[in-house]
Amino acid sequence: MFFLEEERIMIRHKKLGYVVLNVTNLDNSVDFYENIVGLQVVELKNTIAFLRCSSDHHNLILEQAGEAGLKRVAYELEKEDQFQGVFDYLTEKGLNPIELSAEETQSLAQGRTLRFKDPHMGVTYEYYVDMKQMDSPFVPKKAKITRFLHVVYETNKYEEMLDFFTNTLNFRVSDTSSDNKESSWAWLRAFPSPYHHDMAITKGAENKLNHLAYQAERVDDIGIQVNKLKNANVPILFGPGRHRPSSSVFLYFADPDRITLEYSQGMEEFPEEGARQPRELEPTPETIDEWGGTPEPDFGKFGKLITD
Ligand SMILES: CC(C)C(=O)/C=C/C(C(=O)O)=C(/O)C(=O)O
Ligand SMILES: [Fe+2]
Repeated sequence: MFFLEEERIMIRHKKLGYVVLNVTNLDNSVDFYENIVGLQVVELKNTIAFLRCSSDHHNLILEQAGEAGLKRVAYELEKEDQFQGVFDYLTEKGLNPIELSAEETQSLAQGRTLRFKDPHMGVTYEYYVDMKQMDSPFVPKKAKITRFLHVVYETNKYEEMLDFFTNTLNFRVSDTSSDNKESSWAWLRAFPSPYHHDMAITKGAENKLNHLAYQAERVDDIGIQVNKLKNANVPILFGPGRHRPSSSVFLYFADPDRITLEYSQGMEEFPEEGARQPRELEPTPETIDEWGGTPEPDFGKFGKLITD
């Protein structure tokens, strides 16, 4: 007598590591992300800049390009020895992952790295291990940010993306909100990441980046940024306010290519085991902002996905 045991690899994420943004004016964008958003420049080559908001070598890469948009989203795996298993698993799933050459990973200051595209929106994702850690800790200077927090997409493949991220990539749903017509939101964490969401999706006519979020240290730091953004003539797109899903205080604003960015403070955190069940939140204005605000028309509008 023997038992057949179904072996199912569970991808274990360490964190959302970084994104690559194509930008239309690298100098302007580097200046903005350093002096307004609050990251630190680590390396600036001809057409590419590496910035950080942690001890990692980078949490944001900016690349000069003809058109602005989101080029890649990268997650760090929990352990180096999981890499090959994840590669084989994604291959079995038909996602055709490609492992980067040693030369490529060296230029990224990362260990083993693979890339694949999601089959629904065509976004390129990366799983990597062992990013170079900087000798000095990240010390926020221009704005008190403490980490890169989440990526949010608008998608016309909402159900498919929800299924892909939960059943293939082992993300967990923290909350959803839907009016069963055109508005649906789902907030997901990259298991076992504790943060209420490392990514979220909202149903829409197009596939695009809605926004990227950075964690602010204190609510006061969000208040301070309101004035700083106003003084620097940076468009404020929504907030300050409080989101019911994660219970965070938020502030949204536009980058030089009009991509929406968020400061978020006070997000709910989940334990790995015994986490509460996902809630279905009422699709009311209070769910979006308990303080009664509404987004500007440009909120989440200009984040093209670079899929070629
Ligand atoms: C603007 C949408 C509808 C909203 O409610 C966003 C909520 C949150 C949160 O609860 O933190 C986000 O940050 C998000 O969706 O990105
Ligand atoms: Fe957000």
